[in-house]
Amino acid sequence: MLVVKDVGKRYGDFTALQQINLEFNTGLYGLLAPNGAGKTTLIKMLATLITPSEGEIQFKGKNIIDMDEQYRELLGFLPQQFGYYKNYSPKQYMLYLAALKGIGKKEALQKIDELLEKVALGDVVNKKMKKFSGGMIQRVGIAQALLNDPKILILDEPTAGLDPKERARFRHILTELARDRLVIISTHIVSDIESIANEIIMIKKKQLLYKDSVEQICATLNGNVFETTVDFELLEAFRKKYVLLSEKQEYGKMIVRFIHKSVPEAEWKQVVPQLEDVFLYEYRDEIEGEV
Ligand SMILES: Nc1ncnc2c1ncn2[C@@H]1O[C@H](COP(=O)(O)OP(=O)(O)OP(=O)(O)O)[C@@H](O)[C@H]1O
Repeated sequence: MLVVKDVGKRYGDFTALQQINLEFNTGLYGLLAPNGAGKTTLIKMLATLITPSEGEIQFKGKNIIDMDEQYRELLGFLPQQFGYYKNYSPKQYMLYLAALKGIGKKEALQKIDELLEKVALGDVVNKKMKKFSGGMIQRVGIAQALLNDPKILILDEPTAGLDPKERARFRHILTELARDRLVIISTHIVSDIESIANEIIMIKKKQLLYKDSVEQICATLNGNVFETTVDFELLEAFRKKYVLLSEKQEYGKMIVRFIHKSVPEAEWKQVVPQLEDVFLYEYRDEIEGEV
């Protein structure tokens, strides 16, 4: 449906992305990378907010830039920060946006009720948004992106700042939405997409690292992820020797999870790799200090 062909993006002398090739169909795609990797750049190109410096993006064989309005009619977009009016209720705000999009009032009212219900805001349609939590605002953001019943829905870091309960609600809404459309969501939080994405896209060093199912991506570390117990005194040395994925304290000892790519020690326990392991391993240089 949507194809990214040899796409690169430069800002002046700085190359943000290069040689990106992707193909999207109906379903949910998670764009996963640490901050600064180029997720927003790719998302903005998919939303035609910026143009590729090289290559092109096609929808059913046509360049989306040339399709112009025709493409935007297919597109719903939630930017990283979206502007809304605090003193408006979601209904007032959506009516305003619907008018901008040229949707008639009668049709808009019906659509707005339906969409706000869909994102579980049916009880607060007439309440001012200044009282809303971050999660509620983001759900208004999704509802506004759905006003034109888009075939392609793109969400840039929609879960930033949300609590775990809101994240779970978000996952549920996205799964529903991806049943009959293409949904692309960018995030640097593995758990946002691990259980719901049909495919995960990872970008590293400005290029595509993986575009595959969670299972296939995890399989890249099969046989290389271990857990063992380490004495506190030996922990620093262990950290230097291996790529540590996590550390947790239990009964006065440290249980460490780490990567090792040759013959393991007998006492180590081999574990099944998770997407978080791949993320921490692949981006170990980028996210050092953040983990
Ligand atoms: N308009 C711009 N001019 C110059 N450099 C830019 C511009 N926009 C982005 N960049 C640079 O391009 C790189 C990728 O940025 P981008 O915003 O796409 O990353 P990201 O993965 O979305 O991160 P974040 O989640 O922080 O937005 C960064 O190094 C950024 O500084």
